Amino acid sequence: MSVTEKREDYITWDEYFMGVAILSGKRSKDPSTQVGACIVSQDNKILSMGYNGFPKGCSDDEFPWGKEHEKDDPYNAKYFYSTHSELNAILNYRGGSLEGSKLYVTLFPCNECAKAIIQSGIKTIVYGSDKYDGTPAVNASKRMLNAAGVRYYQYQPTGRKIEIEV
Ligand SMILES: Nc1nc(=O)n([C@H]2C[C@H](O)[C@@H](COP(=O)(O)O)O2)cc1CO
Ligand SMILES: [Zn+2]
Repeated sequence: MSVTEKREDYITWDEYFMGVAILSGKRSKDPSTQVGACIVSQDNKILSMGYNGFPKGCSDDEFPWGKEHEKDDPYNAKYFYSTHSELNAILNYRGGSLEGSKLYVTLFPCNECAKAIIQSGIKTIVYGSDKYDGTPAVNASKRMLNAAGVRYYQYQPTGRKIEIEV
């Protein structure tokens, strides 16, 4: 029997792009928080992706993955060294302008990433978790994003399970 009707259970744009962000985060070596990001053009083309990790040349095996407060030694914690997924996605883009684009990210952007998001011309953020809501970094981030007119809203999970065998 030939099938002539269009498939109806295809994934939505939001599921697709948030799914790509989640998949990208799976490359992260961070033992506690893995974050992924995907930047999309106004006509739904993926422009860039990123996840949190150390910059090129800074070995994942030599630089520390711990948290500052565990050792009370900031040089031996990840925070000075890890590049956030959103910044990596912005920096990974070599194609020109990100003006008017949309960012899908699994965790709400911090104040430092908010600056890069605003300056690169990203106009919309779709985020997953907001687990650091209320912290100074997120408060400052929201203040800047609001002032700059960057729209943000939380992704609403659909509950669809997507299994991929690799
Ligand atoms: N929006 C974000 N994007 C990110 O890529 N990160 C990264 C930086 C660290 O590698 C990790 C946070 O570590 P932790 O404090 O939850 O153990 O996630 C963190 C945030 C939060 O602002
Ligand atoms: Zn950040």
